[in-house]
Amino acid sequence: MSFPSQVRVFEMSPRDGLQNEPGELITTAVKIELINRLSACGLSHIEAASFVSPKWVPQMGDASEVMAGITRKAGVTYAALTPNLKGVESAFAAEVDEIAVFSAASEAFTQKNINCSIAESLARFEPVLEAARNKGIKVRGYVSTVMGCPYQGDVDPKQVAQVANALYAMGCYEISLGDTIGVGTPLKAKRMLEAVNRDIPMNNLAAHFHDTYGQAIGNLYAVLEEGLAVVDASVAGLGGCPYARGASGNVATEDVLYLLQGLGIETGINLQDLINTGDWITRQLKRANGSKVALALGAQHEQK
Ligand SMILES: CC(C)(COP(=O)([O-])OP(=O)([O-])OC[C@H]1O[C@@H](n2cnc3c(N)ncnc32)[C@H](O)[C@@H]1OP(=O)([O-])[O-])[C@@H](O)C(=O)NCCC(=O)NCCSC(=O)C[C@@](C)(O)CC(=O)[O-]
Repeated sequence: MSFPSQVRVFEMSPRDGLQNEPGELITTAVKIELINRLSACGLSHIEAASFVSPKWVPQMGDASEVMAGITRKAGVTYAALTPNLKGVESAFAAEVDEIAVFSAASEAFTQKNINCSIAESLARFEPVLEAARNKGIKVRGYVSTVMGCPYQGDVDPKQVAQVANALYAMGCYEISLGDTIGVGTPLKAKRMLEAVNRDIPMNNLAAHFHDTYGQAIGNLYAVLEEGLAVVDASVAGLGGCPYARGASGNVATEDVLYLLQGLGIETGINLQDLINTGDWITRQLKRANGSKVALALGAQHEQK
């Protein structure tokens, strides 16, 4: 295989990046400004919100207000997570462009994350997919814990492939493979991708790697080399999963961009604008910037 000529970066920070932020609730205004800044950087796909139970994930409780407040840029897809029909109804009312369902390759994680078994989660997604089909809205499918589970440990690539196949057969246009706790290594990432790619075309797969062990860029290099062309990332490496203790954020978007530029792969995203956005949001949240590239290149501090 060879590297793709183009890569689509799916920005996760407003959802995966903020859902687990400890302490006070992040204001709706900050979320809206983050999303608007991200679209101004040239990102074409932004996961803007999550229509889940606010009892489970309080930081996402203002999803409708966030969607109502953003300035929609032409050509940008604003997506949201929807675990069930209730979430879908709210997401449709908020006029999201695309929705996503999420399950996992590990039973234990699925139980902790969405309070049901893998089989039950898939059954729950059937009406979600049907509703989306009727409305002409695309659905993305996530498989979490593709390279290891915080509760179960090792995860068999065959199990990842099985869940990915079920989501794909159901009608998800793209399957995003989540290394939720960032335990993967490049060889493991390759083997896992090979197992999934047996039945699902590479064009329908995405990498969603967390950087807990500092392996995410290496893992991405490995799967890009196999031809995978969609990468989920989060500005400043924001994030962590509420149901995976110790999990750090997605790989930083700035670091992914630097890697892609080094490979000569165009994305249409402005790196300096992204660095400034990561700098801005980390100052809002009073947390450290998780992007090595941002730290190396330095941000142009704004006066806000
Ligand atoms: C799935 C449920 C709802 C089941 O939760 P449950 O408690 O089993 O479900 P329920 O139907 O009994 O509902 C409980 C309460 O939540 C309400 N509710 C129910 N659904 C909704 C909804 N859509 N929107 C708003 N409210 C909702 C419902 O109305 C009820 O309210 P009450 O009657 O008690 O007042 C819950 O477990 C949940 O919301 N889980 C979300 C977990 C989550 O968001 N995790 C993080 C995202 S996944 C992730 O980060 C991984 C990923 C994607 O990034 C990939 C990777 O890195 O691996």
